[in-house]
Amino acid sequence: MIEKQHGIVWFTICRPTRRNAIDYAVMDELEQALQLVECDDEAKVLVITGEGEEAFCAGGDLQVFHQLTTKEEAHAMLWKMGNILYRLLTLPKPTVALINGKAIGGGCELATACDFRFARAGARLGFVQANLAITTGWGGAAMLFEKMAYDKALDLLLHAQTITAEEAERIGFVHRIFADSLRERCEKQLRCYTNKPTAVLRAYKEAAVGRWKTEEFRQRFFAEIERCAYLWESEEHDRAVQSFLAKRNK
Ligand SMILES: CC[C@@H](C(=O)O)C(=O)SCCNC(=O)CCNC(=O)[C@H](O)C(C)(C)COP(=O)(O)OP(=O)(O)OC[C@H]1O[C@@H](n2cnc3c(N)ncnc32)[C@H](O)[C@@H]1OP(=O)(O)O
Repeated sequence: MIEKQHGIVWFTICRPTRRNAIDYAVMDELEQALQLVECDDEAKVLVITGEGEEAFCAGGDLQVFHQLTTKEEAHAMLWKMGNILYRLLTLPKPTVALINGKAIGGGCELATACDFRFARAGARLGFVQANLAITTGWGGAAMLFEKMAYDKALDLLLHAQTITAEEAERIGFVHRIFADSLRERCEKQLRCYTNKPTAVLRAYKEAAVGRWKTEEFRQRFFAEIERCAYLWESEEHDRAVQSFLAKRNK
């Protein structure tokens, strides 16, 4: 769902029964939100969040994407979302992930692509991809190494466990924690940005993201997608996803 209010474009993933997992429809809607923020001068900040209190985003929809069995099929999906997250990373306006609940797998990649991460107290976050015998496949690792200390980022990816928002704040992944009234607190926090001229916001963002528009960075970002697509067709990945889905279907 896309809403515009007081200079903020809110993009809400509305699939609470699937813990706001990302399918192709969510990808298409996120592209529409990016288009709006890029073109509309009244849109000053983009905030991405999830519906409900359980989850921000549980990553890629495993029920839908488990049907992609070859590396070519996986690559097409990863490439599509990778391009969307690259566009989000380099958007010419400030962006915030409002982590209203669990952020898992690709949900953490989505959050990493944003400039700032605000989280509900106690929310759990995890780059769990390694437990599914894959890596981040949407450019998440390339972005994480840019935005966090090297050792902290590598540990998050290799450990592949969930941590609390409070631990994530200590290691520099989360910037603010709100105990309640998330949307109001977020809006209030962002007033110091939304009261600035759009041209100023745009100019600072362009200065900030220039380093990610280089051919060298783009190659690193998209090489991650190739590596994940290769791992996708392994038996280990297939078994790990089947085991997740089997537990849910009992
Ligand atoms: C594909 C890209 C890749 C990347 O590049 O990073 C990925 O994102 S891989 C996907 C990584 N994500 C996961 O592994 C998350 C899997 N989900 C979970 O671990 C848990 O569901 C949760 C997110 C921690 C939430 O736990 P909980 O609150 O206890 O809810 P349930 O587990 O009971 O789930 C409720 C409901 O939602 C469905 N669900 C959850 N996550 C997904 C998902 N990623 N894809 C599809 N469906 C998902 C789950 O199956 C339940 O459905 P029902 O059984 O029908 O109620």
